[in-house]
Amino acid sequence: MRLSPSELILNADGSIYHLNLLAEDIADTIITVGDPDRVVEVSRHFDSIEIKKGKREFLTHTGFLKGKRISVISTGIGTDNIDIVLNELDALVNIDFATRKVRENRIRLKFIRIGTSGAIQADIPIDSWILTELAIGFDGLLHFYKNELSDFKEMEDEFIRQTAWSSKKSRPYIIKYDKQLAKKFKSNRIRLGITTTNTGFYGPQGRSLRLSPNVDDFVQVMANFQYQNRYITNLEMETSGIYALSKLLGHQAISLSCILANRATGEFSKNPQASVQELITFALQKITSD
Ligand SMILES: O=P(O)(O)O[C@H]1O[C@H](CO)[C@@H](O)[C@H]1O
Ligand SMILES: O=c1cc[nH]c(=O)[nH]1
Repeated sequence: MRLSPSELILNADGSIYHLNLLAEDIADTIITVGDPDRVVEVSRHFDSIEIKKGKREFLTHTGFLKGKRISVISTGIGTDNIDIVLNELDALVNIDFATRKVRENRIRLKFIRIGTSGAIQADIPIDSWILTELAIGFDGLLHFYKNELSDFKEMEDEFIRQTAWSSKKSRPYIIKYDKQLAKKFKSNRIRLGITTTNTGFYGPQGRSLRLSPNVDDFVQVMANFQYQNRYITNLEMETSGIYALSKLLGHQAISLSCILANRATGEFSKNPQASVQELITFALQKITSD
């Protein structure tokens, strides 16, 4: 089927609509970061940079490190942006822009999120790192796509029951990391975690500045949720969307988070930049280690 100009939207130079990229601009290994400034923090470690392109909050650098071609792209904040980034990156490799048809031979991308996050258990240190094994998505993105991803229905139901989840909100969905890709990032500095992907930073993460979240003790409610002796470790805003769309599109994904806030103790990192920088160095070393 030929995709029409309103569905597969290309810019005048043939690049994909929001990301402003051509197929040859991206590597098979793609680091995603929220903040466009963090793209530079990653690519400054590259031995060479061949591509620097961007539009809106989506900045991409592609280059080589120790002979491995790597792209780093900023997604901005939230799973609505993840919908754009994942679909457009997939289109770049799996749709022929000349014929506007899906290619028969699919390319499998590797996504590694390097992000920041807030812990909700008091024993998780500030500046420590979590690799998300299970993401609990509050965003509902998965529900907009035909899918049969229901491996965690019992855990989802239990989450809804234990947290008295309001039926006015999207049904939380639970989705797993790519175990094979995660093996590469094994380290005694990495803790495997259960991460919630929240639809905002303030009310949706239980923060109260001038407005009150509708659940008074949101962080405690999340921290108390228990399933087979496991607890939620941290909150952020992209991982479930990355895992869900990667699974549906046939890509591999893991999400690494640097813990900047601890919501249980009220602490925040004294040097967030240095802390994220260390995680970037670690991730690049693992990515280039084969
Ligand atoms: O630091 P990044 O990668 O943006 O990740 C986290 O930080 C942002 C909120 O401050 C959200 O995007 C959240 O997921
Ligand atoms: O508390 C936090 C810290 C970083 N990112 C989030 O989404 N929440």
